[in-house]
Amino acid sequence: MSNQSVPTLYEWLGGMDALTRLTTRFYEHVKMDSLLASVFAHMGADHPNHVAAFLAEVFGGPDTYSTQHGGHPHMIRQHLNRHLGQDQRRRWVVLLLETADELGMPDDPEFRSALVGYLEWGSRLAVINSQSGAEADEDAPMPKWGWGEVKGPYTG
Ligand code: HEM
Repeated sequence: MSNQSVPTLYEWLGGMDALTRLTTRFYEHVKMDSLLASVFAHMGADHPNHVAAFLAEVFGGPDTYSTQHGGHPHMIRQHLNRHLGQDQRRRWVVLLLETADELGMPDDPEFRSALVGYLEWGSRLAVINSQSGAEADEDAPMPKWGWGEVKGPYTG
């Protein structure tokens, strides 16, 4: 736990082991999914671990994705020119939430509200960044997500 009484989302969901279990099982489902299998046909064996590291950092855990995997610019680059659609995005989010249920991750309203909020936000950015003409900002900071609410409209 952090020094404050409110845990980070990372701490609340069970830390690195829980996140790795989540992404490992999630991408097993993805590989079997009619809308997503082709999108992820060429993902490497380490993909679930990389996404777990990314989510860990976003949710207040260790900064391994920034220090060892290229940080947010690298993540954005992985989505460039993939032309993801809203149907694929929706399925991605639903499958991840179903996997969280399957694995018995915390399901209190506060945590799930924060999780859904992040997944909606992040997946919509992934779709935006996957369209023709999108570029990776080499200074893009890592997103940080907590228990709170968004503070205003999309500004790019
Ligand atoms: C919150 C939402 C999302 C997060 C946090 C996320 C995270 C990531 C990360 C961290 C990578 C790079 C992994 C690495 O460093 O090797 C990646 C790659 C990728 N993502 Fe996402 N992503 C999100 C949404 C989506 C969605 C909605 C789709 C498609 C429906 C998608 C499709 C892909 C694909 C195809 C790759 C490349 C896989 C490969 O290596 O072949 N992502 N994503």
